Amino acid sequence: MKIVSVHEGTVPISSAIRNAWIDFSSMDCSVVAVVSDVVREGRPVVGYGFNSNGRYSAGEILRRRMIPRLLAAEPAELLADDGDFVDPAKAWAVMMRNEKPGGHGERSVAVGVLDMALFDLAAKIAGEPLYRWLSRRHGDGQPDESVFVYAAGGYYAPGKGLRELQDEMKGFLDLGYRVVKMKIGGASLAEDLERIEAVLEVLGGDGSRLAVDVNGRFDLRTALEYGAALEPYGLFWYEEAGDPLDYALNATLAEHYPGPLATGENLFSLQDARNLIRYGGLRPDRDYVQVDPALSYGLVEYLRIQRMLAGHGWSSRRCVPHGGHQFSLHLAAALKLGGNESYPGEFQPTGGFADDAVVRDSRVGLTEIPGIGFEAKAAFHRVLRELHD
Ligand SMILES: O=C([O-])CC(=O)C(=O)O
Ligand SMILES: [Mg+2]
Repeated sequence: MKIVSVHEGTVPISSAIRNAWIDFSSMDCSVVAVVSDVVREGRPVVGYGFNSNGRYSAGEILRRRMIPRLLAAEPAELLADDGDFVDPAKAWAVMMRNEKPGGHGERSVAVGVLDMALFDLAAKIAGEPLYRWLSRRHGDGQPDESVFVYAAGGYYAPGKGLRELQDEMKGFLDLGYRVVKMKIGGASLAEDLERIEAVLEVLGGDGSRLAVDVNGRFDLRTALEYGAALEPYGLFWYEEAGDPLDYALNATLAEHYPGPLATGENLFSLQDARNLIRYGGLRPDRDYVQVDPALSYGLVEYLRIQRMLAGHGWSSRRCVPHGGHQFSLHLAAALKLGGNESYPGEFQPTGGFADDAVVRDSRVGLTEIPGIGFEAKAAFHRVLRELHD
C-alpha cells in the first residue's frame, strides 16, 4: 500500500473558560487525513488524527516539514515488515529526518497528529479497533474491556459562581463519573478553598473523588502553601503544581505533600519524561504520569516512554493521559494504563468519545469499529471528512 495524499487543516476549539495559566479564547487544533490507496467498499481507507487540546495547531510544521517528508519517502521505506500497512514507527523516523534532538517545542504536536492518523489507518486496514490491534502487537493480547475515566472541568469562567460550579459537578455525577477534577490556582487560596468545599459538598465530602489542577502556575512557596491546605482533604490528586520542567520544585513538593501528585501533560518527549522520573521525586506507589501521546510525538514515542517507566519500576497503571480523547482511550485499554481523562463539557468537536459511549461507575467501553472510531463521533467525523472529500 502507499499514502496517496495527506490533508491538513485547523479547527477552532475555543471557549470562554480559563485555567490558572491561559484562557481558551483562541484555542485551536490541527487535524489531518492520510488517504491510502487501499479501497474498501468502493472508498479509500483514510486515517485521521488531531492534536488533543491545550497547545495550538501546528500547521506550519506539518505543511513545511512533516507532510513533505512523508510524501517524499519511497513507499517501501514506510511499509511494515510483516504487513501491508504503513508502519508508524518507520514513518516516525522519516518525519524526524534532519531534526536535531532536544528543544522539543511543538514539533512533537505535528508528529503526534500524523502518528495518530497512521495508527488509525493501520488498524482500519487490519479491520480491527485500535485497542485490539495494539494489544496484540504491543500488549498482552488481553486488552481491558473498559477504562477508568474521570470528568475534568471546574474551570474559571465569566459569571461562574459556586452554585454553577456545583451544578457542573452534579452533571458529571449524573453522567456516570465518580471522580471529578477542577481548576485551582487562578484565584486566592481562600477563594479556591471555598470552591473546593463547594465541590466536596456535591461529592458527599469524599476528597478521594476530587482532583485539583494548577496548570503549572505556582512557585515552590505557593505550591507548598496550597499543599498544606489541601492535605487534610485526602484528594484524588494535586496536579501540575509548578512549572512542568521544574523537577526540583516537584521533588520538594513530593517530600512535603503526602497525597498523590500528577504531572506530565506538558512534557513532550521521552527525554523530558525520563527527567521527570529521574529528578522529579515522583513516587511510583501513588503518583500519576499524564503525558498526552497526541501532544508528545504520538504513540511511537509513548511506547518508548512506557518502556522507560517499566525500566524504572513504574507500573503502566500509574499513567492517566491528559486530553480526554478517543486515541488515548484505546491506548489505555491496550497498554493497561490507569485510565484516561474525559471532558464531558469542553473542547468540541474534537474531544470526547463516541456519541453513544456510556460512562458507568467512572468506566467507559471502547468502539468496536475499525481504527480509533472517529466515525462514531458524528460532528467531528464531518469535520474530518471535509478535509479530503
Ligand atoms: O486546562 C487545560 O489546559 C487542560 C488541563 O490542564 C487538563 O486537562 O489537565
Ligand atoms: Mg492539567
